[in-house]
Amino acid sequence: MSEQSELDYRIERDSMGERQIPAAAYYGIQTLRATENFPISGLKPLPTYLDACLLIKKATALANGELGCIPPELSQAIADAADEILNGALRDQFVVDVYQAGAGTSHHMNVNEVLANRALELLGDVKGNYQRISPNDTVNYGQSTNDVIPTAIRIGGLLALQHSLYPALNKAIAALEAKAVEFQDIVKSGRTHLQDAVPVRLGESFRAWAYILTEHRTRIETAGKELTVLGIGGSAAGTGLNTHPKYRAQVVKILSELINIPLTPTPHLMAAMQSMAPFVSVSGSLRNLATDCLKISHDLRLMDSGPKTGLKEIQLPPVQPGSSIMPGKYNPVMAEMTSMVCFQVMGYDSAIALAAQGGQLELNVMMPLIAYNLIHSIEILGHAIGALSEFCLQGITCDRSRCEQYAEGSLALVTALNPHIGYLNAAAVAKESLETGKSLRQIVLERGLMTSEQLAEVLDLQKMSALPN
Ligand SMILES: N[C@@H](CC(=O)O)C(=O)O
Repeated sequence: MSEQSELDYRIERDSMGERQIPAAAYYGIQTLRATENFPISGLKPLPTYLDACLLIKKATALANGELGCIPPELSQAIADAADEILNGALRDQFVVDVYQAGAGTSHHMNVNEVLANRALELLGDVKGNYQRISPNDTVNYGQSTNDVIPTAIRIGGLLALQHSLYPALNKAIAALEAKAVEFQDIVKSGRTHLQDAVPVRLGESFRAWAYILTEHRTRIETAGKELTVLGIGGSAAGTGLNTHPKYRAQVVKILSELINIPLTPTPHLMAAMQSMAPFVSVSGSLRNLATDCLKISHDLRLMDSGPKTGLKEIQLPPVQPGSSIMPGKYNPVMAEMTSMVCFQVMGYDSAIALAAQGGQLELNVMMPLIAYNLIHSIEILGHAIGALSEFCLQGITCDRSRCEQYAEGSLALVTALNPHIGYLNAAAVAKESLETGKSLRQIVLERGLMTSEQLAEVLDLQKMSALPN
């Protein structure tokens, strides 16, 4: 063995044997095996999920230190190592593919190994001296993948909701409400079945969207509350084997302080490990939101269609040239992007539902997929809604005269005549108008069905489109 190669690697040992680990690596032998076993997608753990795992490891180390389960200087070194990584150090050391060992043991051991090696260094020791700080015995004291990972999905989900989706939804709701005020008195033709319908107010369409998103925020918050109930302390099978009696409560208290969100221990540890129901609830509420975001982004594209051959009732702000070949073209790119993100969220939700029913007996081993899909879903939906708000919703303008022209020309205005001349007469008027191009008013007058004063009163578009109090 040359002097150079001695510097290049260290030897690590696990229950299967020995392997050379690159000397600079903070991960260890179990991570190395996992990278070889799972060359699947190239996708690495999401930063928010990694943060959640590190916060849990910090909390468990501190709790075990306080309870005398591991020496305090070791527990502090592990917590300090976790802090360093939370602050951005060594992020490239988390290298196991998203599609990996069931339950997430490989990623979990990656976290345990990096923390052990960095904690050793912080104590002035060398990487790999697992006699002093062991990834399994010290960092993972009283823990199992089976209670850490479902807890990490909960914490990751909560962080993603708080940092990404809720602020984005608030921004979108505020933007839509501002447009509702701006466009309040603008009358446009309603359309049902994509055919002319009775008039509506453009501002009210935006207010409806704001209300729809507000309702979704409430639904997601309700589902999100399920994530605050933690099964940490269950260890391998929900019995809490190898944990100190005060450990569960202590970890939950510390974690709660770390993320500044009230958390509680689950009343039933086994249930918290077996059932993925909280994740299904949150994912289902995201699917629900995505369904309406799709509807809204489709509507925006439809109302903006044109400029010469479409509706063009509203103008979405042009944010980039639309075409590589057609000059002067601007496309509704923010709405298009939002639609694609919503489709992805729905796909993730379907996979989460499959994974959630895929557990057996004491454990659901499909958790790595749930972790990735759920947290990514929250984050991409949040980012999409945030970007849509900033680069599209806030800058929407409208073509008042075009809106009013469509409203005036809509054959469905005859609906307001029903109580005065009856449905059949009104239908005949509409038919003649369509065939001859004459206005509804002219035909009603010619047929002597109403006076012009009565018509002016009944066909007042502002009144027709006002919402009831
Ligand atoms: N998921 C592992 C436990 C662990 O990694 O802690 C098992 O049940 O086999």
